[in-house]
Amino acid sequence: MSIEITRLVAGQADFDARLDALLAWESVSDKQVNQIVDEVIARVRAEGDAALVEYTNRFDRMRASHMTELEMGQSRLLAALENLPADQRLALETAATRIAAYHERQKSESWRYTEADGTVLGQQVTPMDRVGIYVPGGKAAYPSSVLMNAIPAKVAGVQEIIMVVPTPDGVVNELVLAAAALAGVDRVFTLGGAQAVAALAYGTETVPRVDKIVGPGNIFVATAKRAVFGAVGIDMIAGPSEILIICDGQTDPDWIAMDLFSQAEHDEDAQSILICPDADYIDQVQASIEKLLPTMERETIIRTSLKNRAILIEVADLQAAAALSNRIAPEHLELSVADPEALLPSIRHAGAIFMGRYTAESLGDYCAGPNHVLPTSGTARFSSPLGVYDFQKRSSLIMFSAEGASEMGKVASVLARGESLTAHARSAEYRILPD
Ligand SMILES: NC(=O)c1ccc[n+]([C@@H]2O[C@H](COP(=O)([O-])OP(=O)(O)OC[C@H]3O[C@@H](n4cnc5c(N)ncnc54)[C@H](O)[C@@H]3O)[C@@H](O)[C@H]2O)c1
Ligand SMILES: N[C@H](CO)Cc1c[nH]c[nH+]1
Ligand SMILES: [Zn+2]
Repeated sequence: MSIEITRLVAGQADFDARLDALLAWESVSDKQVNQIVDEVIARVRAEGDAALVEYTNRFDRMRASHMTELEMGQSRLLAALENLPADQRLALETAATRIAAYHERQKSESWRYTEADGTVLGQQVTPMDRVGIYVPGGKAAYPSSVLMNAIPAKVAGVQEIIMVVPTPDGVVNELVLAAAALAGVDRVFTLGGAQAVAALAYGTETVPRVDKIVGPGNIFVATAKRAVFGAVGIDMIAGPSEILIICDGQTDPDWIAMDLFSQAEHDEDAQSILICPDADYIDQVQASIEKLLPTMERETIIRTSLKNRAILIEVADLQAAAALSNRIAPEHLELSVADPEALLPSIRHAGAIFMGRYTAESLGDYCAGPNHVLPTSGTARFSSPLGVYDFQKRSSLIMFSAEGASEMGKVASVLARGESLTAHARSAEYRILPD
């Protein structure tokens, strides 16, 4: 069965309008989704565990009668780790070691300096006390996302990590539980969607309230995170996966087709884009897609994603490709070109940049080391990969010497009186030393 994928030529009359239409993640502003999410959050806030059990039974087709059935204890997690086949355990440990090594480098340290009069200024960096990690589980299981969320939190020194992961139809993924044990997650609840986000944000009789919720998810998760922001911190809105490949037309077209599939297979809403200056090469990739698609286990999801959201774009040259990529600000950007270093300075907005023909995006999803929780839907214009910095916060440090307080007291007094804030002024003036 052939597949129709949108093909555009940059600069053609309707190019901008068609591109914008395909980039829009329509359901983000879907009224119905917002209504469902608002109702779920309100009920979880008001009714706690009872609402959690009811929604989990409804949306994940479970048959729980009490929250105790929706928690996986430490012994269950450890058993999953101990019973893993050797190759899976080794792969999980290798990935965890590499992710930890990468994230160790992101750790910020407290700093301070001393002025001539002895006044000390600085910043104290502290980890969050308790965080919630959302691990998606609707259409696929994501042990890799357990590691990507939990390890940076551990590196930051977070005291308690609460994980939520849906188990639709009660199907539990052993690798997910094993990854939680390996990464040192403290509690695991088999909850998903907006109800899981609401429970973490407000707390229930059983689920502890957290300080920040991180992790990717579908439209219900993304909408719920947006809604609870303020009551709790969030990392970003990480929605359906995306890949944008800039290719010079010299990579094996089968490799490029499979790289496009690799993100399309996550979700019908996922987006795969190829930008290339060579029209004949785009034809070859289209032919590879037709050839390889029937061999894919998740053919139906890939087909829908490619049909609805993929774009093959012809541009004048690689510089035009980079400019277009910056406009899209993709989650993952592959530079499948002979000299990726030469193109890199032109790239301004992307969650992660995969350089060179050998660097398949999927290596980044599992074991390269950098985080795979990345900004999607153009938000790479203003946000960054999940990292240790998401779990650390900073407090300013100020310690005046008597001399410093006297000098700055004079400055503060003038400014405070300019604002007509007399208590501020007098408080500062008390510390001014007599001449
Ligand atoms: N950006 C990243 O770093 C990253 C990483 C991994 C996965 N992802 C993306 O995360 C997403 C995961 O989505 P998923 O669906 O597989 O899992 P998910 O866990 O995000 O969503 C499943 C939950 O959605 C809720 N839900 C589903 N249908 C509902 C309905 N009609 N009404 C109310 N609630 C409903 C259910 O509670 C269910 O538990 C995919 O889009 C994938 O591409 C992103
Ligand atoms: N590509 C996803 C982020 O968009 C992460 C992932 C996990 N497993 C496979 N892929
Ligand atoms: Zn992936």
